[in-house]
Amino acid sequence: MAEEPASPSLSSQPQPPPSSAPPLGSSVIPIVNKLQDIFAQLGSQSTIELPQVAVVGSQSSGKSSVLEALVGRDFLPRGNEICTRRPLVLQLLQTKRKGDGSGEDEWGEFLHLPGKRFYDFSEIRSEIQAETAKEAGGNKGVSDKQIRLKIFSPNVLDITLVDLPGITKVPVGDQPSDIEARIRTMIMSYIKKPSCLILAVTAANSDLANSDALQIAGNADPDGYRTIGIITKLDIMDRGTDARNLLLGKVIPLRLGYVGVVNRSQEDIITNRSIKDALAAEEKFFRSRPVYNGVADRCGVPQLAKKLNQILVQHIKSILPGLKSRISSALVSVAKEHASYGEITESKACIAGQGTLILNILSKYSEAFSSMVEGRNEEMSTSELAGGARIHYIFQSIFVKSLEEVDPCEDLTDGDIQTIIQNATGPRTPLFVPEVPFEVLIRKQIARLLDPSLQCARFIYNELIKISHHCLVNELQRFPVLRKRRDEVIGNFLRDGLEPSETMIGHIIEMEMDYINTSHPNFIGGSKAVEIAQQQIKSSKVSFAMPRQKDGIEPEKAPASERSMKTRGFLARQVNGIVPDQAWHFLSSSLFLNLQFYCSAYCYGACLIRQSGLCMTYREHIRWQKVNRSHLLKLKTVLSGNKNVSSWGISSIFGGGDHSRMSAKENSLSKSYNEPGQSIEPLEQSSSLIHLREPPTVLRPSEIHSEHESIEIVVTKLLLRSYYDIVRKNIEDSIPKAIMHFLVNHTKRELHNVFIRKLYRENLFEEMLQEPDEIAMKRKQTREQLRVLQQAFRTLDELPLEAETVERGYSLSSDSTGLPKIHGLPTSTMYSSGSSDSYSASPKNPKSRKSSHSGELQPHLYADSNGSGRASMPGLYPTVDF
Ligand SMILES: Nc1nc2c(ncn2[C@@H]2O[C@H](COP(=O)(O)OP(=O)(O)OP(=O)(O)O)[C@@H](O)[C@H]2O)c(=O)[nH]1
Repeated sequence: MAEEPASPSLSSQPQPPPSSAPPLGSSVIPIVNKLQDIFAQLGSQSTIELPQVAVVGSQSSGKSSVLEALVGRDFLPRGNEICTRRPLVLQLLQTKRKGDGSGEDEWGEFLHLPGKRFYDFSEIRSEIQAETAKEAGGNKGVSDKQIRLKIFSPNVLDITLVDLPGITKVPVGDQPSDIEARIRTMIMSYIKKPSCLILAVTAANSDLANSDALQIAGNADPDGYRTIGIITKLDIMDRGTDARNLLLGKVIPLRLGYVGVVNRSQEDIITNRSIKDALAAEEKFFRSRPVYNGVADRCGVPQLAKKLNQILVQHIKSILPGLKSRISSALVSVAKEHASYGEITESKACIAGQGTLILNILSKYSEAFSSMVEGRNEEMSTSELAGGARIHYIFQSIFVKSLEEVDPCEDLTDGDIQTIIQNATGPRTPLFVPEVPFEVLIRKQIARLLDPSLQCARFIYNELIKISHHCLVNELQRFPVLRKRRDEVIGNFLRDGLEPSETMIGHIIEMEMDYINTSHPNFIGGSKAVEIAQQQIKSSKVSFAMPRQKDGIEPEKAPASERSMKTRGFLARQVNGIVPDQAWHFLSSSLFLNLQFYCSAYCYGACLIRQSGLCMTYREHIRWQKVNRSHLLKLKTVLSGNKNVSSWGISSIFGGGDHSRMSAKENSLSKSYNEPGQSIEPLEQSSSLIHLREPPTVLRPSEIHSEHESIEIVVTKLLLRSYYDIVRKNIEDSIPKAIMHFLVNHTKRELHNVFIRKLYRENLFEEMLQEPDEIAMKRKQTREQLRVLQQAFRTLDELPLEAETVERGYSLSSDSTGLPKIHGLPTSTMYSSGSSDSYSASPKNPKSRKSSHSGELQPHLYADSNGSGRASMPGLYPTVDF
């Protein structure tokens, strides 16, 4: 890196006229103004927050004098006794320049005197004194109650300065005995804030090693990133002494270094010496003292202002990236909005142009619709599922999951099952596990699947409607009529698509109900079900019987009913194929015909059961028995001749090989058909002496189930669950397929054609392309916003360069000790322990160099101590020309 030019020294370089000393932050005012403009353009309320500056130090060290010199106006009480007795929070607020030369665009306002404007700054001083006395008394008392003063001016930065009471050791006047502690606490409350820049003021004629200012600043800012040391009263040091070593940091090193200043003396105050004259005198002082030649960059109020400016520039730089990204994101969204309003369609004039435009929009829309369904849309959300992903969710996480959760037996009590079994068996005692109840119940369960399936189709329909509204939103918002027409067309089209999918769903469910495929490989089958049921009942019975055995009751002594149950259990085992069964060999072809007839009669009965809500009326039952009696008698003759043949064989659930023998009880039942009158119209013969009790209107089977009944119930449940599982899987698979085919994909395939058919009509073009006035207005507004944002972006792009230009004059180069050059504050470090270091021009880029020298000359604000006006004076301080 090229060596930077030597710093301007008081002896070797022409110095700015004293009056050109920049007030605090003057160099960054243009940048800040520009940034505030950008904030305003962004429509944001936020502004640039600059760090607060507080002066601390011992009493009468010259704090108020330093602050005044920085602001460039006389308005603070100063004196060789305690002056600042209450914290003064001074807010500088930038106002718009009036430009009428009235001089009334700068004024002060106190918080305690709202609405009262002080155009005369000496009155401000009087008011501060009066207000101090009001709160802290007239006898050197101190109060921590703030005085808040606002200075409005077009020439200031929006920055806050705080003048704090000086640290005092010995209480005087009305001061309490712990005055020092109180003042220290008060000071700390301000300077401990990380956003507070500390000006630690020490008089050169006091011992720096005992500096209260450095001590308290060190407490608040131990790393020294925000403390600048200020040495005042260089002019009244003992003859033969100087502050050179202090300024170089050789006595107490300070990261940000020191600046020596010469303020107005008490005499100057008395004689009303202006700031302008005081600055000239200060400059003359340093010029006449060769000892300060090498440390010119650390001498004088202008150098202090530069240092502060440098810090402010760094602060601004630190906020630029955030501001830039805000602008660029605003640019993107405004550009998008602007694009959505489209260009003013020249093609609107001719029909062909209109047609092309509409065709384009419709094609784009159809494409966008398909993309959304297929998950190819460009704007993928990271926060929620959208488009096709929602359809998938509905299928898998809502539809399938809901079906999985259904238990086909949940609404069926054992009593219900028993009732249906008995209803299906009619007047006989049930002999076997009949398939009719199973079929009736499974059909009922399959029918339950229709509603969720239709609901699923509805959900998908709603999703498609939603998708249709989310496609090409921006592009279509300028054509509300076209949008409305589009909604109508796609709405009707989707409704049309819903119908066939609902019909298909109905068919699928009906298909499942129409054929109960008990041969399905995944179906449990009767034998297995009975086996499992027996095991279940057995194990529950064993656990139930255990205590009884303990009681000494022999199983043989169990009641007859239980024994008969065991017999039935044995039957069931036979059914399971444990006993070899040749029953079917005994069936001759004529018997088979009889059986067929029996089966059809049985089915007829089952049909009646189904139609009558699972319960045959008494008369129907009798009629059914009569019809079948003769056939059953024939059957019985055959069966009684061979007791190995069982009526279980008719059940398809149990398969062709599962037959069992007829029990004695069944024989007796069959026998009863030979005894006419016993079961036919029994009520007509009840006029004997024995009176039967009237049967209740509603009859339910006994709640206590025999073992056989229990097995029947368990078997029925097992069959139900097994078959339901098969159907559920089919439905879970086929319903989404039907919906996708008839509704979703059909829409995707046909949408464009439908649009063309319905909307591509010459007579509709004009109407559909009507643009509301507000769209034209919005297009204009967004175009303007876009222009402003682009401008702001360009300005920001240029700002760092310009900020550097501003900073350049103040950038710290490496000193002769080889310590690092400091470019940034507060993150950079300044070691003041080296020998002479100096401010120098940065060679970073030619542009900044050029602007530094040829830049517009900085007008000196508050150039006149009586505030009569501003002078635009030539100086070395560069400014930024926007
Ligand atoms: N000769 C000379 N006198 C100075 C200098 N700075 C301040 N004074 C005088 O020192 C006295 C105190 O100055 P102030 O600015 O009031 O000091 P302060 O620290 O604000 O005082 P308090 O607020 O009362 O603690 C005044 O009479 C000033 O004129 C200086 O650099 N040289």
